[in-house]
Amino acid sequence: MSPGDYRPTGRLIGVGRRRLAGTEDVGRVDSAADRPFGREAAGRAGEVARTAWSAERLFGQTNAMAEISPDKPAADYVTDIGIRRIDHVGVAVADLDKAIDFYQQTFGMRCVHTETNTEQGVREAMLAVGPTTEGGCLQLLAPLTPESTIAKFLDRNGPGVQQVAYTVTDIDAACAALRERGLRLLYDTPRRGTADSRINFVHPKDAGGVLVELVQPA
Ligand SMILES: C[C@@H](C(=O)O)C(=O)SCCNC(=O)CCNC(=O)[C@H](O)C(C)(C)COP(=O)(O)OP(=O)(O)OC[C@H]1O[C@@H](n2cnc3c(N)ncnc32)[C@H](O)[C@@H]1OP(=O)(O)O
Repeated sequence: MSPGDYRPTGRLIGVGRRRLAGTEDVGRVDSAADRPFGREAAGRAGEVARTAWSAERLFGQTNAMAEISPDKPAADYVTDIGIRRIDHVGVAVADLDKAIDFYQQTFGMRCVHTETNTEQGVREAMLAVGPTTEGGCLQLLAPLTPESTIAKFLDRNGPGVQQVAYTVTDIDAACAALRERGLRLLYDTPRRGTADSRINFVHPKDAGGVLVELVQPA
């Protein structure tokens, strides 16, 4: 793979839009290809139990443990909004070229894509985590102007993790589902992201202090 090869990939699995748009739980899947994690229900339930335990620690929700058990089918409490994998973790940096060198030379990651996105006010680079982008990417974000969101982030926090981005099958459906659940999406309709993907963000104040990006690959 060479620079320019980045595509927000992952095996994108179709999930019915009708089911994603509402608040209905979508734990049951219709075919093997649709299985979100390809694991047996019991295994999934165990994973969800651990996830809920972490959520309880993070967000102080004391009822999370009481409501779930690895013996219960996942369908009772898993809500699928079409998230399929971590697309990238975005890190704010002051100097893009220096940061690319650092990650390539220190961690052995490979830069697979660079781009300027004037609407977002960034120069960015995608570095594959592992031999292909299937393992997700590290995204380095440098400000184009002093007014850019990344410049503001750097002024306030210094360099560091600015966002976590998830690949979704259908961004309109995912945004609709999150709005129904009371979260604020930053844009009324998705905008253009890396490599012509469609993107939107959940406000960090509605997501435990994390700026969450949703990415639907081109
Ligand atoms: C290329 C594209 C792609 O991947 O395809 C990209 O990602 S471009 C990447 C660059 N573009 C973006 O990030 C676009 C989406 N981001 C934004 O629009 C902005 O950064 C906001 C998330 C709305 C925050 O804007 P701003 O800092 O001006 O708002 P604000 O001053 O009112 O801050 C509100 C509160 O949110 C917190 N806050 C701000 N940015 C945060 C972040 N990245 N992570 C966690 N918390 C954050 C502030 O500390 C503050 O908390 P306190 O009130 O407690 O002090």
